[in-house]
Amino acid sequence: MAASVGDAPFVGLTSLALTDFRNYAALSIRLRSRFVVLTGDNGAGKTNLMEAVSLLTPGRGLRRASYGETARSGGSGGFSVRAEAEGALGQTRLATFVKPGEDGEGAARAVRIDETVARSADELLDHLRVLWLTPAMDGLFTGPANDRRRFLDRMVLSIDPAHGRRAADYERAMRQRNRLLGEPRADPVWLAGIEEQMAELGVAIALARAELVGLLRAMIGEAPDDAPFPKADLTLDGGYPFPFEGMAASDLETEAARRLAEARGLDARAGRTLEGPHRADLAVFHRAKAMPAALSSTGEQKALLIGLVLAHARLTRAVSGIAPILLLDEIAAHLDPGRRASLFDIVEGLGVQSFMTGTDASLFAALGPRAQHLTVSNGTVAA
Ligand SMILES: Nc1ncnc2c1ncn2[C@@H]1O[C@H](COP(=O)(O)OP(=O)(O)OP(=O)(O)O)[C@@H](O)[C@H]1O
Repeated sequence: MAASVGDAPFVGLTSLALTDFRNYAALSIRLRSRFVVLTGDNGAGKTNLMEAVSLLTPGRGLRRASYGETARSGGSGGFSVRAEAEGALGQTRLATFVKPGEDGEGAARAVRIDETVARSADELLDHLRVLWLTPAMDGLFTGPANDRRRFLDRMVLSIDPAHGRRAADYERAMRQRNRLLGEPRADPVWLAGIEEQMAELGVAIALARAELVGLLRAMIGEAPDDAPFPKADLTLDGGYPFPFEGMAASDLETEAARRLAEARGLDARAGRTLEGPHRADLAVFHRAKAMPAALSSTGEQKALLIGLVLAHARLTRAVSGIAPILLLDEIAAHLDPGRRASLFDIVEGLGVQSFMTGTDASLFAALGPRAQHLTVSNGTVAA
């Protein structure tokens, strides 16, 4: 499994151990393939296992669940996820856990890398990048902008690990400004300081998103036109209402800060900040049909999303040099046999480790001996 694929060395998990995680009291499995196929009945624990892998990257994982929900009911109240990996910096042991009683609102999970406490979960990105596609994302194109923004920011994070911190700091500054604007005699000097910070972070966020969208469009453009998944076109909407083209970042920050100062009255009345990158949206189109993704058929939307995630995986590998781990939950069941076989071949070509789920092992027959098959049943896993 250590062989290099093209210019990016193989990155993947070689073992996974869980305690008190969802319906797993204790689990320890060895992973020995690029394709890890999880099959089992509804409710067996397939998505739970993927969710555990998704916590080996910053954020709240693929369900965005609270730690209280994640800890096994009837268990200790805490949980742990441990993995051995061939990471981007070599073999490594990764662990993340929440101790009993530490699952309150705003609590951070602990992260250890090679038994050393990490300052933040961002350090996991030095070793792994984990991307996912789950049925909960099916409504991405028709649902709230919030979800698309989060999707966009996760895509940025995998090529620019500083993005998570940037976004969190911006949110914190914005909450502070909103609170201050609600006070009768807010100190204008204090406000100006916060607005300067918001402008600096906000412009950096907008530029990082624009860069990701540009790179992704180029990556999608390079794929052959007969690719089995339709090509998406992407644009960024909303956010700052002034042009970024040809402007120096310092000028953009000055303009963003000026507009925030000007909007204080308006924002105070609205009780929120009305303009900025927290209002941006990712517009997705079906390229060949020149149609917004939201107006495409359900099947077309699913295929577009798969194409987008695969292009993003390719981009992540190209930009970061780290082949990302792909979590594909219940994807195979939605594809006809031809497209399914194409998906497997594309994923193999990406040189990544992938985890795939389905209720029926026959869905993965085309993988043949390329896959490690694991049967999941009621919180246990058998080879
Ligand atoms: N905190 C928890 N403690 C114990 N069990 C839990 C917890 N959270 C979820 N579960 C159980 O985990 C099961 C769901 O597991 P999961 O979503 O992984 O199923 P799945 O195998 O992906 O099923 P499907 O094929 O339906 O998607 C449910 O039976 C649920 O009750």
